[in-house]
Amino acid sequence: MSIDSPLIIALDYASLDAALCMADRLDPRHCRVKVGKELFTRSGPSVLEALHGRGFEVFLDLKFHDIPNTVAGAVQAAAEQGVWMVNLHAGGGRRMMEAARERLERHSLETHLIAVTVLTSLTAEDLHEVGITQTPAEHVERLAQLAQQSGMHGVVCSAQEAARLKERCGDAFLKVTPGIRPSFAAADDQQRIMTPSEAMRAGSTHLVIGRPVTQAEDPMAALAAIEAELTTR
Ligand SMILES: O=c1ccn([C@@H]2O[C@H](COP(=O)(O)O)[C@@H](O)[C@H]2O)c(=O)[nH]1
Repeated sequence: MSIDSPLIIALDYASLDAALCMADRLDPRHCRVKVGKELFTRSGPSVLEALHGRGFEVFLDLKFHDIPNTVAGAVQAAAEQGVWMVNLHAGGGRRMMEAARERLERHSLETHLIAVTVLTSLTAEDLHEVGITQTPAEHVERLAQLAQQSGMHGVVCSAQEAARLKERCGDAFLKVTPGIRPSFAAADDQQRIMTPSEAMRAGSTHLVIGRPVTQAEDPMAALAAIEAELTTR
């Protein structure tokens, strides 16, 4: 199945039942879903089977970061479970990213493999505290270029960096952007944010949206408002 929509709904729930309750209100022809650390740690691979069984393409967002052999094995395990996309931290370095990419190629696995650059919850001050003196935009660009050279299909970045990465890395390089906040939603713990339509104009290829939909009083109305914003942009 090929899906036109850039939307990826983050199923950040504490139980399989809660996640599937939300998934059952979504249409796999109109969005993809993301399984992150909390849900996967609680439910394990059964959540992937359940979502695949409902026809969803799944982004497994476990942000692997370890020695090359360990990450390559984890990426292979994810891909063998049929996920559409999996990720690792670009900060794990070139050899780690290359090992993961080579492992997928060796087993003819076609899962998209992308690298997290700088988390959308981080500011320049946060980076400074961990010894990074570049701005978030500069550090994202550096890590995105390393990710591209290491054979990644794209990166996770904020939409604020998407335009620059489109110039530097091209259109085909995926820019998967969390930190998406429609005008009606609170920022929560996100720092580098953009609205859905601004993000698409800036060059995001995929928009990751969680709480603005999943915690909304009427999740389906929130999703419909986002879809309407995207079709009229
Ligand atoms: O830099 C990153 C990388 C991943 N995420 C994940 O995306 C969603 C965002 O959820 P919201 O509720 O829309 O804030 C969440 O699952 C994060 O783990 C991110 O936000 N930033």
